[in-house]
Amino acid sequence: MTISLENIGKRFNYEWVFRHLSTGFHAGNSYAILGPNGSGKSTLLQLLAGSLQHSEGSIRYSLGNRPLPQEQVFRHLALATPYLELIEELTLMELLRFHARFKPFLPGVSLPQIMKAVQLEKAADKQIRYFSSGMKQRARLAQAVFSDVPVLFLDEPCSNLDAEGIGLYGQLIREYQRERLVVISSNDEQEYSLCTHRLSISDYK
Ligand SMILES: Nc1ncnc2c1ncn2[C@@H]1O[C@H](COP(=O)(O)OP(=O)(O)OP(=O)(O)O)[C@@H](O)[C@H]1O
Repeated sequence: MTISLENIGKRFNYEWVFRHLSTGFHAGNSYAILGPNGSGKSTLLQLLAGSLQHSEGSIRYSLGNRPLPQEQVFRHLALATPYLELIEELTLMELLRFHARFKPFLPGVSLPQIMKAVQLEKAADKQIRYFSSGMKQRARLAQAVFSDVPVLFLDEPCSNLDAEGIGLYGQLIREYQRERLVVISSNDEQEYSLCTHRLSISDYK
């Protein structure tokens, strides 16, 4: 997947969050979107994901050298953010099964393996409503990283994670980045140190 931004700007009401942003995001690379609180990192990630409309400029997507309509983009990406709601009534096992009906997991990877990768195997039959905030974030990361998609968007991926969780996150990214396009919105070095490219949103004010 390649995402090309040309002179992109986003405003809410009369306030511009960023303007004149032209850049490209290419498969096989990892990009960190950096900036202080409120600078527009999550907003840019949502624009890239096609879940928010830009105010000016153009965004083009292509997959395997073919143009991809914006309304199709969600099929090819997985997103993990601390504000992504999980279905609280489901157990972790049920949640992963439910997710896999819409977005299959990587071939050859079983649900127990996915849970083990984030050390949640003992919580397989626990309802999400009884998960701690760090356990929920581990579940979100596992759900995204193991989805069989070429694009991975992570917004503040280490939110609520303890040191062990941060270590597991690093391992997951190293192991499963592969040929994917990975974009991480963050202001925490631990989250984005693995990224090969950095984009500072403050440069586009
Ligand atoms: N739906 C919205 N309506 C109006 N303003 C919004 C909306 N969403 C975001 N904003 C504003 O856009 C700006 C950028 O917000 P955004 O959440 O993208 O920042 P961020 O860099 O991700 O911040 P943080 O590091 O705190 O997560 C902020 O001023 C915010 O108030």
